[in-house]
Formats: sequence, structure tokens, C-alpha cells
Amino acid sequence: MSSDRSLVHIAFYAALIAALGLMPKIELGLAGGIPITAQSLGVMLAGMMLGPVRGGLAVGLFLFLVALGLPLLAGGRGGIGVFYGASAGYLAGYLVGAIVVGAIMKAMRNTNVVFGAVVSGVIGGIVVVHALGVPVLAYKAGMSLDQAIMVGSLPFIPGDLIKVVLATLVAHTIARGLPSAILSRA
Ligand SMILES: O=C(O)CCCC[C@@H]1SC[C@@H]2NC(=O)N[C@@H]21
Repeated sequence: MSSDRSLVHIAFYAALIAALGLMPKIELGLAGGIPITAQSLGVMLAGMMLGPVRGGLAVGLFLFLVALGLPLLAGGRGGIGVFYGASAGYLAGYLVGAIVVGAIMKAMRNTNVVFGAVVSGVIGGIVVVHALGVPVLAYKAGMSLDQAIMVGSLPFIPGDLIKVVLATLVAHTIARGLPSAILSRA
């Protein structure tokens, strides 16, 4: 694929993650203030569709724009300060998670796309994001790891599983209609 087309794909998924931030975040009112956000769906999709390198670049571009101050995070937040806040670990998890989702999709490119999407979405899009988010939340909010799991991981698992299902449906649909757009399986 030409580098021009790669750049278009990377920019498209960075923009998709930003657009998903327009959906209102849902505050659960728990300690630490971590919201339910649709943006982690975009992170899963970036990895699933683009693979580890381009998927990581798409999320990296999105986070770079946030760091520059663009209000692209759910609720209209942006600026370097968010990378020092309670949700900083999840933001790092977005980057690593997209790379892991993409790496798993690529490794499973010769298996059923639905199977690859579910496995990569659960491991990269949930386990990795939570594994980076929870310890930072515990540190920043001054709570134990157990407490952080109770307020920063468990309440989000049902919604995150729904996102894996949605991302899998998108991957399945694109695999049937426009398989060349799933660069992770090229
Ligand atoms: O916007 C931010 O500052 C990052 C929010 C991180 C939210 C995490 S990502 C994993 C889990 N699933 C959600 O819907 N919310 C949390």
C-alpha cells in the first residue's frame, strides 16, 4: 500500500476516535471519576482494521492532538494535563491496546475474522487498557489496587464487552463487503 493511502487510513481512524468523543461520556459517580466513553470502541477498531503499526499511529496521532490542547477527549477535554490525571493510564492503554489488538488480528489473519476480532478486542481493547488504567488510577486517586479495580475496571466490563461485539460486527461487515479495507489481514 502506498504511504499516501496509509496516511489517509491513519488520519481516518484518528478522526473516528475524536468523533466518538462527541458522544456524551457517562459519569458513574464513582471515586476516581472514570467515565464510560465510546472512544475505546474507536481504539479497538483502529487496531482491528489497521494492524499494530498503523493502528498504533492512528491512536498516537489522536493522543498527540489531545496533548496539543485540542478538546477531543469525551466531554471536550484536552491538553497535557489529562496525561497527568486519574485517567492517564487508560490513555496510555489506548495506545498499547490498539497495538496489541492489531498484532493479534494480524497473527490471526488466516482464521475467521469474527474469532480474531473477539480475541483481539477482549485482550487488547479490554485487558490491556484496564491493566494500564487501573494501577495509575490507584496511584493518582490514592486508593488500593483492589479499590481501583472496583471503581475503575469491573463497572466498565459489560459496556466494553458490548464495544467488542460492535467492533466485531463492523469487522465482519467490512470483511464481507470490502476485505481490502482490513489492512491487518492483508
Ligand atoms: O477520556 C479519558 O480521560 C479516558 C477515559 C478512560 C475510560 C476507561 S477506558 C476503559 C473503560 N471503559 C470505559 O468506557 N471507560 C473506561
